[in-house]
Amino acid sequence: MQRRAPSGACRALGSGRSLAAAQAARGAGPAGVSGRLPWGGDRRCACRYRRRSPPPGAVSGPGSEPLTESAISVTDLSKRYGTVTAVASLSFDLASGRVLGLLGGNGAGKTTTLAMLMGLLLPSTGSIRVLGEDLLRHRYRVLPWINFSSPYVDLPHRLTVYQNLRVYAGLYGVRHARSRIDELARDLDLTELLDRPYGRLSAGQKTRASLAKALINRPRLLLLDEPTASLDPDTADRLRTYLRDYQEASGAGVVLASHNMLEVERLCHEVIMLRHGRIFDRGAPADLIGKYGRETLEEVFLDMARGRSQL
Ligand SMILES: Nc1ncnc2c1ncn2[C@@H]1O[C@H](COP(=O)(O)OP(=O)(O)OP(=O)(O)O)[C@@H](O)[C@H]1O
Repeated sequence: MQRRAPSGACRALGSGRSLAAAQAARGAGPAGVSGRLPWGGDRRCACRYRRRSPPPGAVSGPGSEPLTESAISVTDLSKRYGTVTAVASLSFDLASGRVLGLLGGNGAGKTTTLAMLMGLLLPSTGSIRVLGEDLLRHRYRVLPWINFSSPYVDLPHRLTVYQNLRVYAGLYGVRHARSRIDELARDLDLTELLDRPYGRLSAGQKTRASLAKALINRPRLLLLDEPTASLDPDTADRLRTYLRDYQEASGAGVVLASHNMLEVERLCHEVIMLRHGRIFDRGAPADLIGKYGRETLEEVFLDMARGRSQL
């Protein structure tokens, strides 16, 4: 899988770096590099997220600083719906600056897991710590650091894209909201759509608007459920590049649920494979491919889904 070489400042924040090196790199160098994104956005957008403490425009004040470099730590997380166990005994740690993929067939528990991590769904058991804070006990301290995009969570249909983004900018306490919205609109090719009601957008346009909402507060933990759903292959590819640049430049932790194995191979440092709500296996994509003697993650996934795995 070919990956675009990150440019300028982003290269200094490459995925294999140590946290110390990343912090040193974030503290030095120009604010961004010039150049246009493939669909016309400004390349500086991704590299502008280099400062993390505090990021410009994000909520400030007591409690807004992360306590650790662990983006999220999940212990023994479970969710039961009546007699259905959607997620069982899920534990993982994700460091800031890393991308974790959640894989699994239909009904494996990916969306339920993400909904709990987003604070939208109360777990039956377990704990979730975001940047060192307990999400369940200190929800309002933690939520400003998080954002998410999910095809299952719609934005208000009657509001225009701009009004939607403005509302979320207000909720997250984003300073200079107008310029932040303009910046995201440029980056995500939404400028022409800002005055259109969200409900009248095409599926792919909604996905891009939802991603703009997900990035409005420059989240330190970004939760993405099928982030390229409904996008044409060209737009999806550009968006993956954009997300990769954002993640590398900001040092955010990202949890991504996707059925697109190429996307997972390209974006994720590690993956958790879920089956019936439980962890079936976990590891770096290349390690899992090697472990199962396969060529691609898709083949590993098919082995798991069809019960052909020898391990
Ligand atoms: N509100 C609910 N009430 C009852 N059961 C639910 C509810 N939401 C999800 N489930 C069940 O929980 C399990 C996990 O569902 P979930 O949506 O998390 O799976 P998923 O991995 O995201 O699937 P998909 O890939 O199809 O989106 C499934 O068995 C599903 O039927």
